[in-house]
Amino acid sequence: MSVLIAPSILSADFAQLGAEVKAIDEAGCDWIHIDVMDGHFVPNLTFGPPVIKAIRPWTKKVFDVHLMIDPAQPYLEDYAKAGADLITVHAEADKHLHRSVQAIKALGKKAGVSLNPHTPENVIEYVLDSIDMVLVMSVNPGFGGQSFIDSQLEKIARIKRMIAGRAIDIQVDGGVTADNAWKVMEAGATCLVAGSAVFKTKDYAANIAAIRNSKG
Ligand SMILES: O=C(CO)[C@@H](O)[C@H](O)COP(=O)(O)O
Repeated sequence: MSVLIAPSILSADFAQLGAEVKAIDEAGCDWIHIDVMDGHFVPNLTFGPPVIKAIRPWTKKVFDVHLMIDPAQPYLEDYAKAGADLITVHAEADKHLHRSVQAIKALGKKAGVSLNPHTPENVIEYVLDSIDMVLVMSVNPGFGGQSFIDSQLEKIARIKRMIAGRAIDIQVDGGVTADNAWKVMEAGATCLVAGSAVFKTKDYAANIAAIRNSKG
C-alpha cells in the first residue's frame, strides 16, 4: 500500500485555515495533521478544540490530532467532540498512558502514541494491543521547519519489527521532505507528516506528490 501523506497545518496560512484544509484535500493528501501545542509540554501554542471544530466542515478526510499537551487526558473528549478521528498522546506527557489510550478508544476514536527523539520505543510495549498508530518524532516537537534527526531511522525500523503482524501505522513527523522521505519509508514508515515541504509553495499537489514519490 502506498504511504499516507498527512500535511501539518502548522505551516498553513492561519488567516484562512479552512480554505487551506480544503486546498490540501484537493491536492491529494490522505490525512490532515493537526499539531496541538500548550506552551508547557512544548514551547509553542496552537489550536484548541474550537479551531478544530471550525475547520471540520472543510474536508471529510481524517483529522489526525497530535496532542503535544500535558496533561492530555482531561481534554480528550473535547478534541473527540471537535472532530478528531485519530488522537495521539505523548508517552512523555502521560503518567497513565494505558488509561489515556483506553479513554481515546472508549470515545470511539483511533489512538496513537508519540515518542520524542530521545524516548526509546520499548515504552509502547504494553499498549501495542490497543493502539492504531505510533508517531515517531524526528525533530524535537514545538516548531515546524527543523532538520530531520537521522538517529530516528533506526527507531522506526525497530518499531516495525516490534509491531510485526499488527495493524498499526508508523507515522513519522518532523523534517520530512521529498529528499529524505524515501529513507523514512524504507525504514518502515506508513504515514509521513510534512509541514514546510507541503506548504513551501502554492502547488500543494506537486509538493505532496514529490514526497510520495521520493526516491534515493
Ligand atoms: O509536530 C510538529 C512539530 O512539533 C510537526 O508536525 C511539524 O509541524 C512538522 O513540520 P516540518 O518539520 O515538516 O516543517
